[in-house]
Amino acid sequence: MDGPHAFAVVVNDGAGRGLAARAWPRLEAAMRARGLKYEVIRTRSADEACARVRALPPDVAVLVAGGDGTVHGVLPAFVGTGRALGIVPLGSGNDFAGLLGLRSGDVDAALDRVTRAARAVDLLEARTPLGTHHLLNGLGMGFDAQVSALMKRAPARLSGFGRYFWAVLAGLRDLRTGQVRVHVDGREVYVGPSCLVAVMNGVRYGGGFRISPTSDVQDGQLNVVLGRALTRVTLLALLTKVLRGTHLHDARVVHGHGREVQVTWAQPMHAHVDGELAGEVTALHARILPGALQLLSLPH
Ligand SMILES: Nc1ncnc2c1ncn2[C@@H]1O[C@H](COP(=O)(O)OP(=O)(O)OP(=O)(O)O)[C@@H](O)[C@H]1O
Repeated sequence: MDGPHAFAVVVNDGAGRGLAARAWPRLEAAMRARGLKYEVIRTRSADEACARVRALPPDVAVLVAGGDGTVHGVLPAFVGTGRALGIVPLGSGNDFAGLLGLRSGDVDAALDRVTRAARAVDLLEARTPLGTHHLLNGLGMGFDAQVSALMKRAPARLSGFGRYFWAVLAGLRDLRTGQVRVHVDGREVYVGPSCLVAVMNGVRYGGGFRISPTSDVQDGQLNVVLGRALTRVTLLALLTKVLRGTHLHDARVVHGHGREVQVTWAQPMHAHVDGELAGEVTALHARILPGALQLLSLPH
């Protein structure tokens, strides 16, 4: 099957603390050199990006030039539409890039993938009393979300993984444990104290932590990974295993997979979706939407 014949490029100038804006001339030159037909859409918000994408003719594929937040923000405009999405990673954390085996700033490697036929990947749909979200990579509650919040306060000189690691150390100082009940496909998989629950479609987050090493974005399943009650020291020790993705058989970790998950906390816990903060929640339901996104950027 043929790849797309026309593209629109959504550019978030603010992504990667200006990297997307700086890289745009290079990206544009590379697209011209390849003879790609494109229009550029510079946006100031995710809502604006969604509205502009929805207004495009159905056969126009969209390349998103930005970080994870930019891709996440535009997903609602793609769910179930069949419109192809390609990713040109130009952000700071770039877990989506990691998921795809791309490096932030490498526009040629990203463009090498977008002229072939798109392939269907799964998305997650998460519902909380605060709203509904569509996600490509994953969500977290508890420690994960605290770390996402703290990343905004990390020193400007740090980037990527350094920022995340700084936030991890800062988050450990204020580690909170809550009582949680987790059902996967209607079956109770855990009830008890926990400091973090992650629901993943992709493998890694935080610029390199392999939180869900058995995840596959094309398997029609979501993965749940949670930590029991942990002290700061045991959590830090566990995180060194998470970096390598060797934590799933640790007795302090519970994991499962299925098509839907219900997470209920006894008290409000911070949540993030694809690294974007989603407020404090006590109840969250997530389900997998098999093949809901046509993605151009998978490795061939
Ligand atoms: N289409 C868009 N146009 C402008 N701003 C956007 C758009 N989509 C999202 N944003 C906002 O821009 C912020 C930064 O974008 P993004 O997250 O992509 O960059 P980053 O934080 O550098 O990368 P990463 O999330 O990979 O660390 C988002 O958190 C969001 O608030």
